[in-house]
Amino acid sequence: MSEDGVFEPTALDRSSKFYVAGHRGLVGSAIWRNLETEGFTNLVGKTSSELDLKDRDAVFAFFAESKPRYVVLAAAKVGGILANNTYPVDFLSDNLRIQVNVLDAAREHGVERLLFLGSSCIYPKFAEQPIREDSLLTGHLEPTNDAYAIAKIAGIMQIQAIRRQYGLPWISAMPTNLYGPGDNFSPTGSHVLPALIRRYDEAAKSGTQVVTNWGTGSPRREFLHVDDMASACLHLLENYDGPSQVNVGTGSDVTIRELASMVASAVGYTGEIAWDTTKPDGTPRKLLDVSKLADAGWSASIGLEEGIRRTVEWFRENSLSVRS
Ligand SMILES: NC(=O)C1=CN([C@@H]2O[C@H](COP(=O)(O)OP(=O)(O)OC[C@H]3O[C@@H](n4cnc5c(N)ncnc54)[C@H](OP(=O)(O)O)[C@@H]3O)[C@@H](O)[C@H]2O)C=CC1
Ligand SMILES: C[C@H]1O[C@H](OP(=O)(O)OP(=O)(O)OC[C@H]2O[C@@H](n3cnc4c(=O)[nH]c(N)nc43)[C@H](O)[C@@H]2O)[C@@H](O)[C@@H](O)C1=O
Repeated sequence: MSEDGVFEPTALDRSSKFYVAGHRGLVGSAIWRNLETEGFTNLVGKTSSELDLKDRDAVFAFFAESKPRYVVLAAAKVGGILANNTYPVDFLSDNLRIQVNVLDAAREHGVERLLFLGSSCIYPKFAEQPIREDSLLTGHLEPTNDAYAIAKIAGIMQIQAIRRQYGLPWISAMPTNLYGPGDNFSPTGSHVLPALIRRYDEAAKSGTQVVTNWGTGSPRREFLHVDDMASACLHLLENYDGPSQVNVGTGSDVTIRELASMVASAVGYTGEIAWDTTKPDGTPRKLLDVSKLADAGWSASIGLEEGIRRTVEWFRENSLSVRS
């Protein structure tokens, strides 16, 4: 374990048991695909109906029986701005319980390497941009997702405390907004990019001439394709060991209006785009400083235009089974 992240790159053993918590989700399924491609042969996943991670006894029983050597915690209660703003208790309580149960049980049962996934919403609403990791806890949070953010900050703190108290080389990553195959496309619970794909696809098919998006369209967001995120997770597990969380992003952002036009052209929607300003904009900008990640030797490779194209294609090929 190191204090400054300088770490002798250490390949993970491809035959050791690797538990991907949340393996069916947007991120977890991408991590699973990537680990399979990278030659991992002993992957373990449990659906939330097989193992509710809010159930502490069930989580400890699972770890006692399964004893994974590696863990990525990609299971969480996740949603877009409206879901977070409407159900703050669920986003706080569910995520605190999932995190505390998994991290406690993993420590108790000797997990060697663990990667915890937080979110870019942990940073202050008006943090200097691009946002460096050391701006954490230097200002007020964005109210639409402050409950979720506090849960994630608690997760970062638990990782840092476990490093200090038990000397375990566990790490945290803070992804920017993610998108791609396996996303949640529900009209109200989803994040913006999948919501626009679904909305425009339905409008293009039905000939609707006006679609309405949320907010003013002026906030800026950074979007990382989830296959890039999965690659970054393995890279960090094999190349980074430090107490600081690591931002994971592309280093560039767009306005929601620009995103709306990119998605409309990828879908082939040519009608009007209106904006419902009764819906929240959220934080004006949250572009991540990704220099720590670059120092660890990784950068994103899937551009937003290409990523949107691939996601529209996936959405159309899987429209009968997508989460919506
Ligand atoms: N999507 C994004 O833009 C971003 C996501 N993140 C983080 O990445 C991680 C994954 O998010 P994402 O993949 O988008 O989320 P999804 O909603 O796509 O997937 C969440 C996963 O968590 C599992 N899960 C939820 N609650 C429980 C529970 N009580 N017990 C067991 N499993 C549970 C679900 O399992 P099942 O399918 O079996 O119900 C699902 O597989 C989260 O930590 C999130 O905070 C961070 C920044 C951005
Ligand atoms: C990853 C991150 O995601 C969440 O933060 P967010 O980035 O604000 O989330 P969002 O993707 O839902 O919105 C981005 C922007 O887009 C606008 N917007 C327009 N039209 C739609 C629309 O139809 N749906 C949604 N969801 N947003 C829309 C919306 O008004 C906002 O200005 C956190 O809660 C938390 O989950 C978190 O950490």
